[in-house]
Amino acid sequence: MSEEVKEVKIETSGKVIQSPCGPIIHGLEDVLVKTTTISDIDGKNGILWYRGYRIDELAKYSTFEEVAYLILYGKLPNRKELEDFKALLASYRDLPSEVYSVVTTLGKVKAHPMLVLEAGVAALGAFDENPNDYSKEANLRRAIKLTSALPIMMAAHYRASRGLDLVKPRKDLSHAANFLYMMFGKEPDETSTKAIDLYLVLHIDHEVPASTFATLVAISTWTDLYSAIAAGIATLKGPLHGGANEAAMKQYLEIGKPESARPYVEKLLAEGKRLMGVGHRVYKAYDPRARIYKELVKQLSEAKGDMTWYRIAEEVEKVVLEKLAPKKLYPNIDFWSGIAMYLLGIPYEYYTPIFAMSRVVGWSAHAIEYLDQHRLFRPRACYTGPHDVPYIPIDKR
Ligand SMILES: CC(=O)SCCNC(=O)CCNC(=O)[C@H](O)C(C)(C)COP(=O)(O)OP(=O)(O)OC[C@H]1O[C@@H](n2cnc3c(N)ncnc32)[C@H](O)[C@@H]1OP(=O)(O)O
Ligand SMILES: O=C([O-])CC(=O)C(=O)O
Repeated sequence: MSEEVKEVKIETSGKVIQSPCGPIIHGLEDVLVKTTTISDIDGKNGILWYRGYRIDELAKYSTFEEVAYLILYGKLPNRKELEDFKALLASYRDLPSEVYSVVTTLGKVKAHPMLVLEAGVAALGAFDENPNDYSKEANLRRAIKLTSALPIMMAAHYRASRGLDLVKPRKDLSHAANFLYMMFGKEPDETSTKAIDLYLVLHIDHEVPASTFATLVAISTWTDLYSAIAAGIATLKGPLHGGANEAAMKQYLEIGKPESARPYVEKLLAEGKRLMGVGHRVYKAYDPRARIYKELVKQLSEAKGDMTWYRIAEEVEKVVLEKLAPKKLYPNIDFWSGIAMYLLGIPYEYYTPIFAMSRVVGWSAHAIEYLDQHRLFRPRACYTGPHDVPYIPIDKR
């Protein structure tokens, strides 16, 4: 970033709270924190680009591995570059036994897998061969290592929590297929692999949501990449962010049948509650990822011979378009994504970890990019309490 520091008046279209110290831009809405060439969102028209490519085209023609390369290196790979990248990812398909121990032990106490992922990433950081190397090359290597490690951690946790033997990763399978293989112990069919692969492509980056910002805040202190990614995972877990995919599926399970969708949603809205998988800070139109994934969910439901969840979501969507779209609230990616995971037989507590398995690429790319334009994040708060309160010794209080 330019060394020249100019005094500027910041204007925002976001919500502003007047405080005694001045205006507070509530939830940092529309506040710019960095420049980026990784992804861009047109929230008004519902368009998303990765490195300038429309998400629609990447979703149609590219695999997770290709898009991960694009996000990390800034260009689409040629065949040789892609093969080398796939081989590199596969070469990292292993975990130190101590990290396996952390995730499988936590599997036995039934911890939420997102907590396990935080612990697993921190544990993996303890095994970094060269922790004092903060170069871009070292961080790229860590990003690729983490991308390979997260699915192994989650599959190991899933199996340990159910008393099943671990299934070691295979190097000859794609990233998506290897994940399903490690989860269920058999090679997945093409339809199931495609469902995971597309999910990973659509979640890989999204400019600066809360989790990416948490990663940036962490890396701005010059902490290590593992710690910064753990901060991203911790932040993604919440139901207002990545945790909404799990929450949305729980809603559909509660609704149970398509005819119950409308009364359920109308009651929920009448009570002033939020419908999970709906609304977005940036999109004031239909989330383009949701539009793409909705189609996959329909096809997968047909292939699996179970249309119930698609039909329930379709009924919920009708009410959303009728009652919430006038407030610019539309289905987001989490509205549809859980249904595909459900149809694949994945328990709902793993939906957000699968989101993290993809977003680890975007978090890493943003952290690496930010280190080039670095400045410590340190905002201020407006103190509204008293000052110089007379101190009372403990036995006089
Ligand atoms: C991958 C992702 O992270 S995508 C987001 C996933 N999260 C969800 O699906 C959770 C449900 N959605 C929400 O809670 C919100 O839409 C958020 C958190 C995603 C974005 O919210 P914000 O930009 O902060 O909007 P804010 O909270 O100011 O809400 C604006 C108005 O819309 C309403 N609103 C927002 N989302 C919803 C919703 N899902 N259902 C009902 N009403 C909603 C709010 O109640 C508020 O109404 P009001 O102005 O009458 O008080
Ligand atoms: O952009 C956001 O605020 C949330 C989101 O959709 C994402 O992280 O994919």
